Amino acid sequence: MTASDPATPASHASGKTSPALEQLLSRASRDDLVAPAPEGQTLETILAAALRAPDHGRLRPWRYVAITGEARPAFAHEVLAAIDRQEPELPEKKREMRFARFSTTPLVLALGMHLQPESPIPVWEQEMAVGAAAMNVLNALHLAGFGGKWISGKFCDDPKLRESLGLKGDDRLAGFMFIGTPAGPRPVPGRPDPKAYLAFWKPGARVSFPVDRESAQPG
Ligand SMILES: Cc1cc2nc3c(=O)[nH]c(=O)nc-3n(C[C@H](O)[C@H](O)[C@H](O)COP(=O)(O)O)c2cc1C
Repeated sequence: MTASDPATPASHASGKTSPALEQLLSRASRDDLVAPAPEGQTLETILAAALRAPDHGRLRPWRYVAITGEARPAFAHEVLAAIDRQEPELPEKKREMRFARFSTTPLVLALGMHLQPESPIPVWEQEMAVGAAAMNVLNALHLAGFGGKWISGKFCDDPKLRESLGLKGDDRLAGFMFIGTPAGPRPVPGRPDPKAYLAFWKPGARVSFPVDRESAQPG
């Protein structure tokens, strides 16, 4: 089986997964990012994966803005100005860290949301479509050997920052994706047991989740 072959129902039944699914299971956010970042056709392919996201009403709410190369320090200054307007209480260390990340990360991708409140599709569904697409970006980066981390903050609500990213009216900013190549190997972090978050509905029975049963125990 190649990475492009989907698993078949028969292989699901045997508990086997596809190589692509195995690779997805090792995804983790990375912010130790160095060059290269995806560009050109590679970046377009990653965004093509993003646009595979479910999108109720085909509203296509995603708007991506790439900040690369020499544009980064200038944009990092715009981020600092937005932070100063929206979260003046932010500790200086965090402020400096934001500036460093925005000015040096190989590729910063703004996750714009072109929202249509007048549409019969609820705004939350439009936002979910952008979120689903962002997850596809993270997965596609990982499958292509890159790394990424999705960040946000109160500064993302800053109207001037939004405007500088071409977002207007009801458009919002879902944050930024820091993108590049992981600086080196890292152990894959553990994840919760999926069974803890899964319940099976049965008629007349109260639905409860293993994770909540555990956390409800005293002590
Ligand atoms: C919408 C959104 C915004 C986030 N904003 C931040 C952020 O500002 N800073 C941060 O450290 N992590 C943020 N995170 C979490 C990281 O993207 C990441 O999920 C976290 O570091 C855990 O890594 P993992 O994806 O490997 O579980 C955000 C996640 C989401 C979905």
